[in-house]
Amino acid sequence: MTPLLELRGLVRRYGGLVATDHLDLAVAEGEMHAIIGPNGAGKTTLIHQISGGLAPDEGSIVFHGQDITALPMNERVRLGLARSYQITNIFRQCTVLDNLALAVQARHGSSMRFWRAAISESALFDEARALAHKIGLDRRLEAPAGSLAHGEQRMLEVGLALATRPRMLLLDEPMAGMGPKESRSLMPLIQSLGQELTVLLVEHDMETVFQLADRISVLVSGRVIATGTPGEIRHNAEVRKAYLGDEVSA
Ligand SMILES: Nc1ncnc2c1ncn2[C@@H]1O[C@H](COP(=O)(O)OP(=O)(O)OP(=O)(O)O)[C@@H](O)[C@H]1O
Repeated sequence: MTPLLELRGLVRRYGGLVATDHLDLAVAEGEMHAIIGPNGAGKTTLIHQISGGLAPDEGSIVFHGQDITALPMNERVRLGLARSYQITNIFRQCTVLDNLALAVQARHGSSMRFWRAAISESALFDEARALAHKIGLDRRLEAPAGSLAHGEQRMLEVGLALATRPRMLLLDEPMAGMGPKESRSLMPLIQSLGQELTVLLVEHDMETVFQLADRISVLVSGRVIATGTPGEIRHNAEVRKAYLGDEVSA
């Protein structure tokens, strides 16, 4: 397996606290890889380091064969590593379609060569509509982004990340703040993203993780204690002892 993303000996400290503790992780091209772990295990700290918002103290991050440890976030996005909500802010007063069109335009660059548009307006909106379809918002094109339901807004954030044409998408708790019904309605969308690109998913909702992930890594105290298929993780004695307990019954 040639990993698309590889973390080698990653360390991040907050004062005396080691939030990421010599962590190794490999995400294969095309897989949906979930990271789970108890509160405070270091999931958010890890995602920040991968997306470029937080520098590791030690170790390296290799993406598509390139060491990106020192690259800023925008460079990582350019290489195809996108995180949903950090890429572009939603303009709440603009419509869904306009938000997506602006994100597509941003990928093409706001050209200073004003005599030649970087992309034609119709191509821009065609791509924005296709993105809206992909994220299940094609019936909300004209709605102001600020009026969307919580789940719809999370999907718009995903759409903005997809507008960068990523090779890999970092999805940080896409179900956060949702009820069980809304969560379930998002599952097919997340599943379809997983069929198109590599996804690294951090999610508390175990039903989502165990249904959607190809492989799961379990993070405890800043270390990966196990990586495997949902079946392997479900039956891993160390994982059950350290974290899952009876939450996921066999
Ligand atoms: N800015 C910070 N300064 C100091 N300590 C921090 C900071 N951010 C996180 N921590 C600590 O680092 C550890 C890992 O936190 P992190 O938020 O990454 O865990 P998490 O797995 O995402 O937790 P949760 O599931 O509750 O979101 C925790 O002990 C947390 O208190």
